[in-house]
Amino acid sequence: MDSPIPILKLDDTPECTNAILAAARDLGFLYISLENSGISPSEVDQLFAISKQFFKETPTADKAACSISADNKGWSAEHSEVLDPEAQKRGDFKQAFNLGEFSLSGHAQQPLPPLLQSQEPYLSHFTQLCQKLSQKLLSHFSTALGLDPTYFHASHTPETGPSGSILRLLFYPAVPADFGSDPSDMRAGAHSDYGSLTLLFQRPGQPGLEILMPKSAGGGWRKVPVIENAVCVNIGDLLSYWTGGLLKSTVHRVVGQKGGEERFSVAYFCHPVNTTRLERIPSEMVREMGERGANEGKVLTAMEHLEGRLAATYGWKKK
Ligand SMILES: O=C(O)CCC(=O)C(=O)O
Ligand SMILES: [Fe+2]
Repeated sequence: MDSPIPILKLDDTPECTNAILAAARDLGFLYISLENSGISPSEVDQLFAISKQFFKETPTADKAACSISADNKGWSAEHSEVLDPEAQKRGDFKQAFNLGEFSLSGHAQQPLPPLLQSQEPYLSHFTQLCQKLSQKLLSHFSTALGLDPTYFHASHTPETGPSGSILRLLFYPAVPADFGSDPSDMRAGAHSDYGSLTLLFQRPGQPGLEILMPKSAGGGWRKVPVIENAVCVNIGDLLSYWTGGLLKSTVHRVVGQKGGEERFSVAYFCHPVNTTRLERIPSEMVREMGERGANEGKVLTAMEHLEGRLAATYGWKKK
């Protein structure tokens, strides 16, 4: 299938590390085969089965009882999130449920609707798999940038402290008849992701993701096909900050068309522990090739940055 982004198989070779770096630098997006990823296709299927049952069978009142709040956990109704507030008149045509970090003993630290509560052990397990895969990818990045493979580990380990990491179940209902009556209508508006990196699980036959190609790669929106048994990885704003823009936090969106069928996806947003400082990493490659000036102004922490981004997308007031 013609994919604008490379499809890679994880291993410990320098070739793999370099291919991951090249994709992150040139496009900010890559696919990783589930084979060797530590996450099996059947584990992904099981997660989607839970998500589907949750969105289709849970009464709205039960979802609303766990509505999202300033901690970024819980349910968001259709149109409540506006990922591209400057362009979109109507909010995103989607629902989502954000699961924040589970405790080290595997318990949710937020109220859950009954179905998700009954699946707490599995959801916690899947979150751990995502956390491990993110760590593996971060090792490839630090190695490729000339740092120790463990450079990002402590700042991305729940044992170090709480973080804004989220496992997000997404549901895009069948596209309604009036979709597109405003040209800014989107299933998910154009945005970059806020964390370190994102793992995105999609379903065959349910496309919609598009990425804004960097100018060096021709620019313009390109469709990203769903690749079976692979997870899409994209660089978030923080890895871009830390590397002075060397790694790209690429803008993307989810489009819909009249008559479009429902779509499910799951995103794991990997964030560093809240106190992590957003400043350039001590890499020679970043010093030489980073695009932005060195740490200008006040250095934010990961939590300050996340609060600012969430306030903009949900219209929340900054604390
Ligand atoms: O549903 C998708 O395919 C992408 C969702 C996304 O980009 C996000 O939630 O940040
Ligand atoms: Fe995203």
